[in-house]
Amino acid sequence: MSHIQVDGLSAEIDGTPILDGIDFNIPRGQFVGLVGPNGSGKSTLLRAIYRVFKPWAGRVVIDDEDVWRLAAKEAALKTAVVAQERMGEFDFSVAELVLMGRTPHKGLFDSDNAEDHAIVDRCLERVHMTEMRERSFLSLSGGEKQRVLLARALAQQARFLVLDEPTNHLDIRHQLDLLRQVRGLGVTALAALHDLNLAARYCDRIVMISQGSIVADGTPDEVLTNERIARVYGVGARRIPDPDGVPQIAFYPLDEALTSEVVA
Ligand SMILES: Nc1ncnc2c1ncn2[C@@H]1O[C@H](COP(=O)(O)OP(=O)(O)OP(=O)(O)O)[C@@H](O)[C@H]1O
Repeated sequence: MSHIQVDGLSAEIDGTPILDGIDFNIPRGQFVGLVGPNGSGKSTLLRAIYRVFKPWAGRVVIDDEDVWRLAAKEAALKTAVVAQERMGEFDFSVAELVLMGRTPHKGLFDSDNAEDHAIVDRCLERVHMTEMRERSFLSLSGGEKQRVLLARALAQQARFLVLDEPTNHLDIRHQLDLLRQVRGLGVTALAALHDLNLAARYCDRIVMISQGSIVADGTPDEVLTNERIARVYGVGARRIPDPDGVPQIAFYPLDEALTSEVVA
């Protein structure tokens, strides 16, 4: 398990500031949900963390090492990523794609061994994709693809997992299943999530960003207040009683807010 530290991360694209002095820590084993409106900078922040987009200022430190100073292979051993990715025209079978998760563990001339195949089998099982192992990845539905990409990340056995809207395309059972699994892995994890109720149910902590800056960082109960959701997302929000004590929220358009009590 890794400890993650993001210090003063700032980024701009074509001269436009996208992230402005982002600071937060993820202690070992914590599952943090990154939430915020469309265009607030979530993907850009994650891409800076998994080394696809170089920030112009600040650092991302994993276990005392600056990720931007690591070799690509070392970085891949530390961090596994489930991103919204385009596979282009290259097609692979589901099992081949998951096996790629083992690449950072290999030397240049190492071939795949029995342990690699056993890991692939286990990871496919975990995402309920064993029966589709020989299918072409490109022929899968959006939700099936998403589960295969999680299996590939699990096969990588990294201590830090980064996920960009991992529940995209998943039906509700698979949304719950995926987040429960991520939580159950016990690894350090950071996931951009749109669904605040799912974030509240599964994340230990929520970091909320808006216009490239952190506006709140704390437990779901602390961060997801009616007032803050209204301010940041421009919608009415009302916390509803939940028997498990998990903060859950009902939403409605602000211009339909009937009483100040509702947004209080
Ligand atoms: N390549 C690019 N060129 C120009 N602007 C970009 C580029 N990539 C991102 N941006 C801008 O940066 C801002 C942050 O984008 P980002 O994708 O990080 O937001 P997000 O919070 O992940 O959004 P969403 O919830 O819609 O996925 C947006 O205004 C976006 O238009």
